Amino acid sequence: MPASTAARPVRYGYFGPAGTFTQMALLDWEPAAGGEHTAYASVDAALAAVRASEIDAAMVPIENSVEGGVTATLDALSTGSPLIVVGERLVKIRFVLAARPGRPLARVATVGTHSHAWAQVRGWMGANLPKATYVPTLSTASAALDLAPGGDGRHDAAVCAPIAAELAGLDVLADDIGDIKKALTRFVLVARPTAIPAPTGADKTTVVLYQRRDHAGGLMALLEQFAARGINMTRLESRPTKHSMGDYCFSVDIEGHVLDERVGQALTGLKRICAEVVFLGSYPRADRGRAQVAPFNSDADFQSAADWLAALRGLVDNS
Ligand SMILES: O=C(O)C(=O)C[C@]1(C(=O)O)C=C[C@@H](O)C=C1
Repeated sequence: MPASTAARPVRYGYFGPAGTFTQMALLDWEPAAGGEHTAYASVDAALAAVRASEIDAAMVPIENSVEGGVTATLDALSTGSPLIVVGERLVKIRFVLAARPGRPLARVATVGTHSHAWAQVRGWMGANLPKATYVPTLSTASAALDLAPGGDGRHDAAVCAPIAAELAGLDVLADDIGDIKKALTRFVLVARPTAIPAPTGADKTTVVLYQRRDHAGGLMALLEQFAARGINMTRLESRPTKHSMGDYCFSVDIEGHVLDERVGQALTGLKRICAEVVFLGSYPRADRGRAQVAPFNSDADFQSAADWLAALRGLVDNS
Protein backbone atom coordinates (compact mmCIF):
# COMPACT_ATOMS: atom_id res chain seq x y z
CA MET A 1 0.00 0.00 0.00
CA PRO A 2 1.67 3.29 -1.07
CA ALA A 3 1.93 5.97 1.67
CA SER A 4 -0.24 8.39 -0.26
CA THR A 5 -2.22 8.77 -3.44
CA ALA A 6 -2.39 11.91 -5.55
CA ALA A 7 -5.61 12.82 -3.76
CA ARG A 8 -4.68 12.40 -0.07
CA PRO A 9 -2.34 10.58 2.33
CA VAL A 10 -3.26 7.03 3.36
CA ARG A 11 -5.22 6.99 6.66
CA TYR A 12 -3.72 4.33 8.93
CA GLY A 13 -5.11 2.94 12.16
CA TYR A 14 -3.46 0.71 14.75
CA PHE A 15 -4.21 -1.18 17.95
CA GLY A 16 -3.18 1.49 20.44
CA PRO A 17 -2.81 3.68 22.41
CA ALA A 18 0.58 5.20 21.54
CA GLY A 19 3.39 3.02 22.88
CA THR A 20 1.98 -0.40 21.89
CA PHE A 21 4.16 -2.83 19.99
CA THR A 22 1.55 -2.53 17.25
CA GLN A 23 2.35 1.17 16.88
CA MET A 24 6.04 0.23 16.50
CA ALA A 25 5.06 -2.09 13.66
CA LEU A 26 3.09 0.67 11.94
CA LEU A 27 5.92 3.19 12.38
CA ASP A 28 8.27 0.66 10.82
CA TRP A 29 5.84 0.32 7.89
CA GLU A 30 5.23 4.04 7.46
CA PRO A 31 6.82 6.76 9.61
CA ALA A 32 4.03 8.98 11.00
CA ALA A 33 5.15 12.01 9.00
CA GLY A 34 3.85 10.52 5.74
CA GLY A 35 0.31 9.65 6.78
CA GLU A 36 -2.38 9.87 9.41
CA HIS A 37 -2.07 7.39 12.30
CA THR A 38 -5.13 6.83 14.49
CA ALA A 39 -5.05 4.67 17.63
CA TYR A 40 -7.95 2.29 18.40
CA ALA A 41 -8.48 0.66 21.80
CA SER A 42 -8.92 -2.85 20.42
CA VAL A 43 -8.19 -4.99 17.37
CA ASP A 44 -11.94 -5.21 16.70
CA ALA A 45 -12.31 -1.42 16.76
CA ALA A 46 -9.36 -0.94 14.36
CA LEU A 47 -10.71 -3.52 11.88
CA ALA A 48 -14.26 -2.14 12.17
CA ALA A 49 -12.86 1.29 11.23
CA VAL A 50 -11.32 -0.23 8.07
CA ARG A 51 -14.61 -1.92 7.22
CA ALA A 52 -16.49 1.36 7.76
CA SER A 53 -13.97 3.20 5.49
CA GLU A 54 -13.00 5.56 8.33
CA ILE A 55 -9.41 4.55 7.59
CA ASP A 56 -7.67 2.86 4.67
CA ALA A 57 -5.67 0.24 6.57
CA ALA A 58 -5.01 -0.96 10.12
CA MET A 59 -1.96 -2.59 11.72
CA VAL A 60 -2.92 -5.41 14.12
CA PRO A 61 -1.00 -8.23 15.87
CA ILE A 62 -1.57 -11.75 14.49
CA GLU A 63 1.08 -14.09 15.91
CA ASN A 64 3.68 -14.16 18.67
CA SER A 65 6.65 -16.53 18.64
CA VAL A 66 6.05 -17.48 22.29
CA GLU A 67 2.28 -17.35 22.84
CA GLY A 68 1.03 -18.13 19.32
CA GLY A 69 -1.95 -16.71 17.45
CA VAL A 70 -3.78 -13.53 18.45
CA THR A 71 -7.31 -14.91 18.44
CA ALA A 72 -9.04 -11.50 18.37
CA THR A 73 -7.36 -10.82 15.02
CA LEU A 74 -7.85 -14.30 13.56
CA ASP A 75 -11.57 -14.24 14.39
CA ALA A 76 -12.19 -10.66 13.22
CA LEU A 77 -10.52 -11.39 9.87
CA SER A 78 -12.32 -14.66 9.15
CA THR A 79 -15.87 -13.32 9.47
CA GLY A 80 -17.62 -10.11 8.43
CA SER A 81 -17.19 -8.09 5.27
CA PRO A 82 -14.03 -9.08 3.38
CA LEU A 83 -10.63 -7.70 4.38
CA ILE A 84 -7.19 -8.59 3.08
CA VAL A 85 -3.66 -8.50 4.44
CA VAL A 86 -1.47 -6.23 2.30
CA GLY A 87 1.77 -6.50 4.29
CA GLU A 88 3.41 -7.73 7.47
CA ARG A 89 6.03 -6.61 9.97
CA LEU A 90 8.04 -8.45 12.65
CA VAL A 91 8.84 -6.59 15.89
CA LYS A 92 11.34 -7.71 18.55
CA ILE A 93 9.58 -7.78 21.90
CA ARG A 94 11.29 -6.27 24.95
CA PHE A 95 9.25 -5.80 28.11
CA VAL A 96 9.92 -3.62 31.15
CA LEU A 97 8.16 -3.60 34.50
CA ALA A 98 7.21 0.04 35.18
CA ALA A 99 5.52 1.82 38.08
CA ARG A 100 4.62 5.31 39.31
CA PRO A 101 7.75 7.16 40.48
CA GLY A 102 8.64 6.23 44.06
CA ARG A 103 7.09 2.75 44.17
CA PRO A 104 9.75 0.08 44.82
CA LEU A 105 9.57 -3.49 43.50
CA ALA A 106 8.87 -4.74 47.02
CA ARG A 107 5.55 -2.82 47.01
CA VAL A 108 4.21 -4.28 43.74
CA ALA A 109 1.27 -6.59 44.50
CA THR A 110 -0.73 -6.23 41.25
CA VAL A 111 0.58 -6.11 37.68
CA GLY A 112 -1.42 -4.94 34.66
CA THR A 113 -0.75 -5.89 31.05
CA HIS A 114 -2.15 -7.48 27.87
CA SER A 115 -2.79 -11.23 28.15
CA HIS A 116 -0.22 -12.04 25.43
CA ALA A 117 2.42 -10.03 27.31
CA TRP A 118 1.62 -11.74 30.63
CA ALA A 119 2.14 -15.12 28.98
CA GLN A 120 5.63 -13.98 27.95
CA VAL A 121 6.76 -12.86 31.43
CA ARG A 122 5.15 -15.56 33.61
CA GLY A 123 8.53 -17.13 34.42
CA TRP A 124 10.06 -13.81 35.48
CA MET A 125 7.00 -13.02 37.61
CA GLY A 126 7.14 -16.43 39.28
CA ALA A 127 10.80 -15.91 40.15
CA ASN A 128 10.67 -12.23 41.16
CA LEU A 129 7.09 -11.39 42.19
CA PRO A 130 5.54 -14.78 42.97
CA LYS A 131 2.67 -13.26 44.95
CA ALA A 132 1.71 -10.65 42.34
CA THR A 133 -1.85 -10.76 40.98
CA TYR A 134 -2.37 -10.31 37.25
CA VAL A 135 -4.74 -7.53 36.10
CA PRO A 136 -5.73 -7.87 32.40
CA THR A 137 -5.66 -4.63 30.41
CA LEU A 138 -6.60 -3.82 26.81
CA SER A 139 -2.94 -3.48 25.73
CA THR A 140 0.53 -3.14 27.24
CA ALA A 141 0.54 0.62 26.59
CA SER A 142 -2.89 1.10 28.18
CA ALA A 143 -1.56 -0.66 31.31
CA ALA A 144 1.18 1.99 31.44
CA LEU A 145 -1.11 4.90 30.57
CA ASP A 146 -3.50 3.91 33.37
CA LEU A 147 -0.63 4.68 35.79
CA ALA A 148 0.17 8.12 34.29
CA PRO A 149 -0.87 11.23 36.26
CA GLY A 150 -4.68 11.37 36.10
CA GLY A 151 -4.94 7.69 35.08
CA ASP A 152 -7.31 5.44 36.98
CA GLY A 153 -5.13 2.30 37.04
CA ARG A 154 -5.60 0.25 40.16
CA HIS A 155 -2.63 -2.01 39.45
CA ASP A 156 0.74 -1.18 41.03
CA ALA A 157 2.92 -1.80 37.96
CA ALA A 158 2.64 -2.38 34.21
CA VAL A 159 4.42 -4.77 31.84
CA CYS A 160 4.94 -2.74 28.67
CA ALA A 161 7.43 -1.57 26.05
CA PRO A 162 10.16 0.84 27.24
CA ILE A 163 8.60 3.60 25.10
CA ALA A 164 5.19 3.16 26.78
CA ALA A 165 6.78 3.55 30.24
CA GLU A 166 8.52 6.70 29.03
CA LEU A 167 5.36 8.20 27.47
CA ALA A 168 3.45 7.59 30.73
CA GLY A 169 6.25 9.10 32.88
CA LEU A 170 6.82 5.84 34.79
CA ASP A 171 9.96 4.49 36.47
CA VAL A 172 11.42 1.26 35.12
CA LEU A 173 11.73 -1.25 37.98
CA ALA A 174 13.15 -4.06 35.83
CA ASP A 175 14.26 -4.21 32.20
CA ASP A 176 14.11 -7.01 29.63
CA ILE A 177 11.87 -9.29 31.70
CA GLY A 178 10.60 -11.51 28.87
CA ASP A 179 11.19 -15.21 29.50
CA ILE A 180 12.30 -15.76 25.89
CA LYS A 181 14.82 -13.11 24.89
CA LYS A 182 14.36 -13.57 21.12
CA ALA A 183 10.56 -13.18 21.21
CA LEU A 184 9.02 -11.68 18.08
CA THR A 185 5.47 -10.60 17.28
CA ARG A 186 4.16 -10.57 13.74
CA PHE A 187 1.78 -7.79 12.74
CA VAL A 188 -0.33 -7.50 9.60
CA LEU A 189 -1.52 -4.43 7.73
CA VAL A 190 -5.16 -5.03 6.79
CA ALA A 191 -7.18 -3.18 4.14
CA ARG A 192 -10.42 -3.51 2.20
CA PRO A 193 -9.89 -5.82 -0.79
CA THR A 194 -8.97 -3.40 -3.52
CA ALA A 195 -5.60 -4.29 -5.02
CA ILE A 196 -3.56 -7.38 -4.09
CA PRO A 197 0.18 -6.54 -3.87
CA ALA A 198 2.15 -7.84 -6.89
CA PRO A 199 4.39 -10.90 -6.33
CA THR A 200 7.93 -10.21 -5.11
CA GLY A 201 9.28 -13.79 -5.11
CA ALA A 202 9.19 -13.75 -1.28
CA ASP A 203 5.47 -13.76 -0.51
CA LYS A 204 2.93 -15.34 1.79
CA THR A 205 -0.73 -16.14 1.26
CA THR A 206 -3.29 -16.39 4.07
CA VAL A 207 -6.60 -18.28 3.87
CA VAL A 208 -9.30 -19.54 6.24
CA LEU A 209 -10.77 -22.91 5.33
CA TYR A 210 -14.25 -24.12 6.28
CA GLN A 211 -14.94 -27.84 5.79
CA ARG A 212 -18.18 -29.02 4.19
CA ARG A 213 -18.66 -31.52 7.02
CA ASP A 214 -16.61 -33.01 9.82
CA HIS A 215 -15.22 -36.42 8.75
CA ALA A 216 -12.25 -38.71 9.32
CA GLY A 217 -9.24 -37.32 7.45
CA GLY A 218 -10.97 -34.00 6.77
CA LEU A 219 -8.00 -31.84 7.77
CA MET A 220 -5.66 -34.19 5.91
CA ALA A 221 -7.71 -33.66 2.71
CA LEU A 222 -7.25 -29.89 3.05
CA LEU A 223 -3.53 -30.12 3.73
CA GLU A 224 -3.03 -32.54 0.83
CA GLN A 225 -3.94 -29.70 -1.53
CA PHE A 226 -0.78 -27.92 -0.37
CA ALA A 227 1.44 -30.99 0.00
CA ALA A 228 0.61 -32.27 -3.50
CA ARG A 229 1.84 -28.96 -4.97
CA GLY A 230 5.02 -28.72 -2.91
CA ILE A 231 3.74 -25.76 -0.86
CA ASN A 232 5.27 -25.02 2.55
CA MET A 233 2.92 -23.88 5.35
CA THR A 234 4.20 -21.34 7.88
CA ARG A 235 1.20 -21.28 10.23
CA LEU A 236 -1.84 -23.49 10.85
CA GLU A 237 -4.42 -22.80 13.52
CA SER A 238 -7.83 -24.21 14.24
CA ARG A 239 -10.46 -21.79 15.51
CA PRO A 240 -14.01 -22.58 16.60
CA THR A 241 -16.57 -21.50 13.98
CA LYS A 242 -18.77 -20.60 16.99
CA HIS A 243 -21.74 -22.39 15.37
CA SER A 244 -21.58 -25.57 17.46
CA MET A 245 -19.27 -27.46 19.79
CA GLY A 246 -16.48 -29.21 17.90
CA ASP A 247 -17.00 -27.20 14.68
CA TYR A 248 -13.66 -25.67 13.63
CA CYS A 249 -12.23 -23.71 10.72
CA PHE A 250 -8.52 -23.58 9.84
CA SER A 251 -6.46 -20.42 9.45
CA VAL A 252 -3.42 -21.09 7.28
CA ASP A 253 -0.38 -19.16 6.01
CA ILE A 254 1.50 -20.64 3.08
CA GLU A 255 4.60 -19.59 1.19
CA GLY A 256 3.88 -18.13 -2.24
CA HIS A 257 1.56 -15.74 -4.06
CA VAL A 258 -1.88 -16.29 -5.58
CA LEU A 259 -0.25 -15.73 -9.00
CA ASP A 260 2.14 -18.66 -8.47
CA GLU A 261 0.73 -21.65 -10.39
CA ARG A 262 1.12 -24.08 -7.49
CA VAL A 263 -0.73 -21.69 -5.13
CA GLY A 264 -3.48 -21.01 -7.67
CA GLN A 265 -3.98 -24.74 -8.22
CA ALA A 266 -4.06 -25.49 -4.48
CA LEU A 267 -6.64 -22.73 -3.96
CA THR A 268 -8.73 -24.11 -6.84
CA GLY A 269 -8.63 -27.56 -5.23
CA LEU A 270 -9.62 -26.13 -1.85
CA LYS A 271 -12.46 -24.13 -3.39
CA ARG A 272 -13.79 -27.38 -4.84
CA ILE A 273 -13.72 -29.37 -1.62
CA CYS A 274 -14.39 -26.72 1.06
CA ALA A 275 -17.70 -25.18 2.09
CA GLU A 276 -15.90 -21.83 2.06
CA VAL A 277 -12.42 -20.48 1.38
CA VAL A 278 -11.84 -16.99 2.79
CA PHE A 279 -8.91 -15.46 0.89
CA LEU A 280 -7.06 -13.09 3.24
CA GLY A 281 -4.38 -11.90 0.85
CA SER A 282 -1.01 -12.49 -0.83
CA TYR A 283 1.65 -10.08 0.40
CA PRO A 284 5.44 -9.64 0.70
CA ARG A 285 7.08 -11.47 3.60
CA ALA A 286 8.63 -9.32 6.31
CA ASP A 287 11.70 -11.57 6.51
CA ARG A 288 12.15 -11.52 2.70
CA GLY A 289 12.57 -15.32 2.85
CA ARG A 290 12.05 -16.98 -0.49
CA ALA A 291 9.51 -19.80 -0.74
CA GLN A 292 10.71 -23.38 -0.29
CA VAL A 293 9.25 -25.18 -3.28
CA ALA A 294 9.41 -28.97 -3.54
CA PRO A 295 10.93 -30.20 -6.87
CA PHE A 296 8.68 -30.20 -9.97
CA ASN A 297 6.31 -27.50 -8.67
CA SER A 298 7.67 -24.38 -10.37
CA ASP A 299 5.50 -22.29 -12.70
CA ALA A 300 7.46 -23.77 -15.63
CA ASP A 301 6.67 -27.33 -14.44
CA PHE A 302 2.96 -26.51 -14.22
CA GLN A 303 3.07 -24.83 -17.63
CA SER A 304 4.71 -27.74 -19.40
CA ALA A 305 2.21 -30.15 -17.84
CA ALA A 306 -0.66 -27.88 -18.95
CA ASP A 307 0.81 -27.70 -22.48
CA TRP A 308 1.00 -31.50 -22.60
CA LEU A 309 -2.67 -31.83 -21.58
CA ALA A 310 -3.73 -29.17 -24.08
CA ALA A 311 -1.91 -31.05 -26.83
CA LEU A 312 -3.68 -34.30 -25.91
CA ARG A 313 -7.04 -32.58 -25.83
CA GLY A 314 -6.29 -31.06 -29.20
CA LEU A 315 -6.24 -34.60 -30.66
CA VAL A 316 -9.84 -35.28 -29.66
CA ASP A 317 -12.07 -35.82 -32.65
CA ASN A 318 -15.06 -33.52 -32.09
CA SER A 319 -16.68 -34.16 -35.48
O1 LIG B 1 -0.30 -4.54 23.79
C1 LIG B 1 0.49 -4.29 22.87
O2 LIG B 1 1.46 -3.53 23.01
C2 LIG B 1 0.29 -4.89 21.57
O3 LIG B 1 0.72 -4.36 20.57
C3 LIG B 1 -0.40 -6.24 21.53
C4 LIG B 1 0.54 -7.43 21.71
C5 LIG B 1 -0.18 -8.75 21.25
O4 LIG B 1 -1.37 -8.75 20.93
O5 LIG B 1 0.49 -9.79 21.26
C6 LIG B 1 1.69 -7.27 20.84
C7 LIG B 1 2.94 -7.66 21.17
C8 LIG B 1 3.25 -8.28 22.47
O6 LIG B 1 3.47 -9.65 22.18
C9 LIG B 1 2.15 -8.15 23.44
C10 LIG B 1 0.93 -7.63 23.11
